[in-house]
Amino acid sequence: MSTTAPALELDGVGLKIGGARILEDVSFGVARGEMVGVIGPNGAGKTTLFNTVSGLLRPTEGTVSMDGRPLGPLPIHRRAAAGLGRTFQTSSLFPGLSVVENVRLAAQARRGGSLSLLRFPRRGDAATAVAMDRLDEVGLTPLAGASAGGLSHGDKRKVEIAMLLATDPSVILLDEPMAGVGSADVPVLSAIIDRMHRETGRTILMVEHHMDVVLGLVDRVAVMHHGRLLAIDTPEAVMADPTVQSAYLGEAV
Ligand SMILES: Nc1ncnc2c1ncn2[C@@H]1O[C@H](COP(=O)(O)OP(=O)(O)OP(=O)(O)O)[C@@H](O)[C@H]1O
Repeated sequence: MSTTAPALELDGVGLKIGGARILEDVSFGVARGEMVGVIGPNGAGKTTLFNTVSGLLRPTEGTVSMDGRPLGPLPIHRRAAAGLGRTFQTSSLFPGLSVVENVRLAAQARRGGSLSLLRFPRRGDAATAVAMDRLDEVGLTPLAGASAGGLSHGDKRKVEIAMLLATDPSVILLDEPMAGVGSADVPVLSAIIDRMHRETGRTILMVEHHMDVVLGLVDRVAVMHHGRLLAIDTPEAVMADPTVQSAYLGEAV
């Protein structure tokens, strides 16, 4: 393992499903503390790329590595144990439990425990303290005792982020964090993601359709097109790139 290796690295990643080539020779790294956004026209391969990193799909060529260590065939839960965190889906919240109890379960899982309901609640324990810290980070402290099922969609997404942070991942994968979120909540969630990147120096790979959100948040943008990496550079350089502009021809950029 090299200490200079990127926190997350894709090297020649390809994926064929049946006869169809979905990803081809995708290579890029995300440095420790860097945030990279993945964009591309519809069908470009963003979701598939994300799934090969998270472990949902196994690439048919190439490798995905963390800190220079290839993840190989590690399943999703083993990748999580290795420090690769992805947002929980809204559907993974326990609607009948309070907000803090949901986040506490995630903190407990990180500490080597199971998601056992037998182990909570014990106010004042370490997992609850972690949960309260993470709720503070996403601005949900006032709603800690509220039932998760009654939250707005935007607040549920904040709980998902708090749950992700409670597992203390070294590399964070954000899969369309603004999907389904009302327009009033988009700037709020953007600010939360910005803080979790800039103030705490977390390493983040984010797929997101809201182009303006991506360009405003990330250090670099990876542009996918027809399953290939078309460009990776700063937002300004990527948007000025004629090959990127022509890939988006006919689409609102
Ligand atoms: N299991 C599969 N079998 C065959 N083709 C697939 C499969 N999964 C995805 N594809 C195809 O691969 C291409 C990339 O899909 P993907 O969903 O990764 O793109 P995307 O960039 O996330 O698109 P969108 O912006 O519309 O969400 C598409 O043409 C899609 O139809």
